[in-house]
Amino acid sequence: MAVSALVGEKLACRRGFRLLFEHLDVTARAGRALLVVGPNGAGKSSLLRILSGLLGATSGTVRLDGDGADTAAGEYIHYLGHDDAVKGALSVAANLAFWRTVLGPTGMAVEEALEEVGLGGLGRLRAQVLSAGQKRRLAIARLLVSERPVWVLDEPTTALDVKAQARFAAFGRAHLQAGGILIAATHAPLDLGEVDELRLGGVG
Ligand SMILES: Nc1ncnc2c1ncn2[C@@H]1O[C@H](COP(=O)(O)OP(=O)(O)OP(=O)(O)O)[C@@H](O)[C@H]1O
Repeated sequence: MAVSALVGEKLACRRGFRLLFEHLDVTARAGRALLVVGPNGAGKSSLLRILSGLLGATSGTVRLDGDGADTAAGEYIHYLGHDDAVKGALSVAANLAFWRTVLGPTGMAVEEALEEVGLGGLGRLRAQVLSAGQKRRLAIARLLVSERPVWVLDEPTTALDVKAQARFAAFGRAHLQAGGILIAATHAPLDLGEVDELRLGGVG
């Protein structure tokens, strides 16, 4: 399916006793990043999880626009959460090979992706010894080993050094230039060119 937009309509999210947002319309279009910004606790992660189909909205709907097969939206989406989803007991390469199998081996080979994120030569290391930034790099490598049209990323550059941030930005721009959709919650600039911005939680 060629996906042209990820659309949320009239979304509301209640967590515990708090109504985080309501009447929220969201559109992320192919080729242009949508950044979700706002203070801690505003509901950015909750919104990303709703858009990814990982959390039910209190009300409202989410859909993918595009033509072609009517397949579960989740198969079109890469979701990168706060947690890196790295299994410490496995090697770095085995972690990535696992995700490549689960998500679909449609992108780069494991070794190539590790090179791309700056983890070349570390594939045989147990993942538990990676630094925080290296774990984040490994999580980002998931985006490269499996091609999916929609990237939903929660603070993707957390713990990354300047060089790794620039690398991530290059991956993001390439994804957008290829007609992909990219939504990211962030507290930091991401260098993704011209972006749309959605602010949650007032002026912050
Ligand atoms: N399972 C839950 N039950 C009750 N409240 C929750 C639950 N999950 C999240 N919350 C609350 O929802 C609010 C929004 O959380 P969320 O993680 O979406 O915010 P955020 O904007 O991503 O914040 P941050 O910038 O700190 O990452 C917070 O007040 C949080 O405590």
